[in-house]
Amino acid sequence: MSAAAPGATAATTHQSHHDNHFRSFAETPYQNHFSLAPKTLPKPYKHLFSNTRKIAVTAASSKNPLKDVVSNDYSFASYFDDDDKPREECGVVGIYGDPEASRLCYLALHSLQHRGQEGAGIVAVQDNEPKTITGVGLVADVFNESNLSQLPGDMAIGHVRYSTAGSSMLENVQPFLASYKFGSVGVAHNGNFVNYLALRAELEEDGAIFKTSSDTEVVLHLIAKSKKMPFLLRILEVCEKLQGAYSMVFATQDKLVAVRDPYGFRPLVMGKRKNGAIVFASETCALDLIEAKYEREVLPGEILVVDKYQGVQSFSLVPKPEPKSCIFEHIYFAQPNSVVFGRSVYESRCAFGEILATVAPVDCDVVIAVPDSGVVSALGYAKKAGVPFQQGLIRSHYVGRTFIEPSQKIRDFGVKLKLSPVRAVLEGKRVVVVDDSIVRGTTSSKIVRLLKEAGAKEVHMRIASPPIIASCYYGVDTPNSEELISNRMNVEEIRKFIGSDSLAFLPLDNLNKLLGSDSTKYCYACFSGKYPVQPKGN
Ligand SMILES: O=P(O)(O)OC[C@H]1O[C@H](OP(=O)(O)OP(=O)(O)O)[C@H](O)[C@@H]1O
Ligand SMILES: NC(=O)CC[C@H](N)C(=O)O
Ligand code: SF4
Ligand SMILES: [Mg+2]
Repeated sequence: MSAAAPGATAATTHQSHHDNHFRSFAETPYQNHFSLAPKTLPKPYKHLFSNTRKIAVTAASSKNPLKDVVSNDYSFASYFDDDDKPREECGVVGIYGDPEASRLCYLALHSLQHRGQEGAGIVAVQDNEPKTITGVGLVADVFNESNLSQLPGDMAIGHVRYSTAGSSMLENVQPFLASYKFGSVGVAHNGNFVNYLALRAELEEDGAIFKTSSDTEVVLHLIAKSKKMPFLLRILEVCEKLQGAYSMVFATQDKLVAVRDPYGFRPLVMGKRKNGAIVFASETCALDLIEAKYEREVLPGEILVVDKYQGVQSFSLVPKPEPKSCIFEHIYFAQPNSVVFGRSVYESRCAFGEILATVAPVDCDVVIAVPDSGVVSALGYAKKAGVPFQQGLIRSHYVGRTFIEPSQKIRDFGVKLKLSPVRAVLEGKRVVVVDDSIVRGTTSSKIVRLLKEAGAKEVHMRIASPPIIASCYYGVDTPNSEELISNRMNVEEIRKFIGSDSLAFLPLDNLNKLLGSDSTKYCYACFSGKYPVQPKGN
């Protein structure tokens, strides 16, 4: 069996090979297959929370590959997991050179929790020996004082997951840890490989046995199969085979490696703590929390290798990367306090709101937001329009995924539980309500109804992104294009469907203008259907 097995590890070999020699790795040609074809490709896998969710915490160490599983069952209603939203993606962290690496990793994962709530995990390495804890649920569900103390070492990687390929089961929770002929390797991945099914089929044809249904596992198999030395060359060989989106961190027995695909779809930044420890994280908000100073982005197509022999070394996957970073990070996913792709997310969202107020003005008395993701754009709209911003919708931060449904169905129950209208702000008012996006249109129609029921005289919906007409294959779990309301209806039809008095989206042209010379460095495929890397059915 050539397969590496995530979750179980047995590694004692000290991998001390390192090689400064760097060759040209320009084999992967850029392929800009721009296509307007409607998306017919089935999503790799659907989000699979069922009515019963298992919380399980698995600890595995290299000494004892047997899993120690603790589990609890509890029922939950799936109002917020009904697969009709652009889901968060994953968050990754890597820390090298800090005696508290796993604790810092845990804290960083807390600040990346918005990027994934299905599962969390950490791999820590001490004296060449990796240990891992992974579990289903939130970071706070998975980790506690006692299990964190089982993760000693000055190097750690961590992951919070929202699946794009493979269900939410424990086996799919990252980081994956595997042992193979050259030692052990752990990986945490944000993104999605568009050629995953083909790679997996090829590996299985060669006899590989897969332990998970996640696309990420192919990386470990490819590393194990590679005959290249040292580890850097294996990673380079593997990356040449991968297509799609990947911001990944690897922990070998003595190296921390960070890599970003040549298009740089997903973010990845590097920071440094006062004691010299190197930190990689999906967003700068994670660096801020653990007091690591933001140094720079890991560049699209860059591999950074950190070890005690050479410090930080940088290598390139391709000679001339042509970035296509995900604009949706600025629209929805990232935290407003983060700097993503070199831009402040807060400033982007504020500008989106200002543009909306300029291109789609309307007489109104108050501007409100759909919290939390619409807040900053609403502030921008209000400022530009010279109209007060008020909290017309209050978001409950205490609604978890578990609640008991009333036996007699209450209309719009899920959204009411999460968002409550403030009559004092809305009654008799002409209201502009700003949200970040419309996917299937279910949230917007419920919100319009909620606002009108609370006395709003007029409701004008303003959306701080262009209409979403195509699905994402690069790490965001959007529905198939047939289910996207903007793919089926024009703006006026959507307005009628959601019941608002007016509706306007952020025009793509204005978004491009705002980004200026950086505009070509972004992916807009979900608004244009033009995919930088062609999605594949197999
Ligand atoms: O048109 P729809 O299919 O309803 O999806 C669009 C909504 O989905 C997202 O919010 P969501 O409620 O998922 O989460 P959030 O609280 O993180 O904004 C997004 O912010 C929109 O409000
Ligand atoms: N959202 C992501 O980045 C997911 C990473 C990986 N494709 C998974 O399904 O687990
Ligand atoms: S398709 Fe949309 S969500 Fe996906 S990477 Fe491109 S911009 Fe981001
Ligand atoms: Mg929302």
